[in-house]
Amino acid sequence: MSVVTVSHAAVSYAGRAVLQDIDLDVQPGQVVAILGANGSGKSTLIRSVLGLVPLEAGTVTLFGTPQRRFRQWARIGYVPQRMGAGSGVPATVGEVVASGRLARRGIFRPSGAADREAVRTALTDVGLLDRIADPVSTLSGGQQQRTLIARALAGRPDLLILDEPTAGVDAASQDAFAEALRRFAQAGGTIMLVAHELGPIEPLIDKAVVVHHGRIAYEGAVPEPAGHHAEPGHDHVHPHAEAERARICVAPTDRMPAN
Ligand SMILES: Nc1ncnc2c1ncn2[C@@H]1O[C@H](COP(=O)(O)OP(=O)(O)OP(=O)(O)O)[C@@H](O)[C@H]1O
Repeated sequence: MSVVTVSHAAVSYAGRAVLQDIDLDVQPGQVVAILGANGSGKSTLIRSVLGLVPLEAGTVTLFGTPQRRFRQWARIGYVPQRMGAGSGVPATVGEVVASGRLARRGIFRPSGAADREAVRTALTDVGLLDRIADPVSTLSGGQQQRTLIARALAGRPDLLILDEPTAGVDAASQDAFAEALRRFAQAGGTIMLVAHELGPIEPLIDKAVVVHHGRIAYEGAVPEPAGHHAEPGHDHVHPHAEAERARICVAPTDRMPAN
């Protein structure tokens, strides 16, 4: 059974078509990267999967259940784009991560040993256990982003959805993040993530989907950015031939404005 199925989906904002005729299938245990230029519709695609923006046409199915009837939201961990964990919130790292347990335990039940254990495990996974008692505002941007990822992991989701999780994140945080995702995937977790630059997570990606002007322009192995061809181990499989035909930009150093 697919974890996510999107079929002929369309989304418009104020009458302007942003996504058209999107088909996407995510299998259990897959790590799927959604790539594409700024404004191509990547965030809108994952927000529509989560039911955060309404579909104008088509359907989304989650864990075999049509989205409108789906209630098991605790099975999905979501890390939104550029959400400052420390933006005016004087919470500690541990508190922010513990808030990721709410959907699992219900608001009215006090947190127990299992919750504390999940929080500590998630913080260990992202390499921030030593900061558990620190205010989030004292962390770097990359560490704040890792805190949000730990928050999603603490809910022990089956599906993790991340919107540009490493945008503007320092190298150490990118490595810690890649390691956390690797562990999550190894344990059978399914991942959908939007990215401009894959960096250290590239080896984890099972399928890349490139969105171009609101449509899926390419689906397959991660397209090689220009310049990597001469690297040792390069296997000379070049899915970017199709990408180039579609006149899209997939090279991380070559971001292209919308339209
Ligand atoms: N809430 C909204 N209301 C109106 N238009 C929106 C809204 N959100 C996004 N858009 C527009 O929809 C288009 C797709 O946006 P989206 O954020 O999905 O793209 P993206 O590929 O994720 O871009 P980026 O890489 O910059 O995050 C853009 O033209 C954007 O301006």
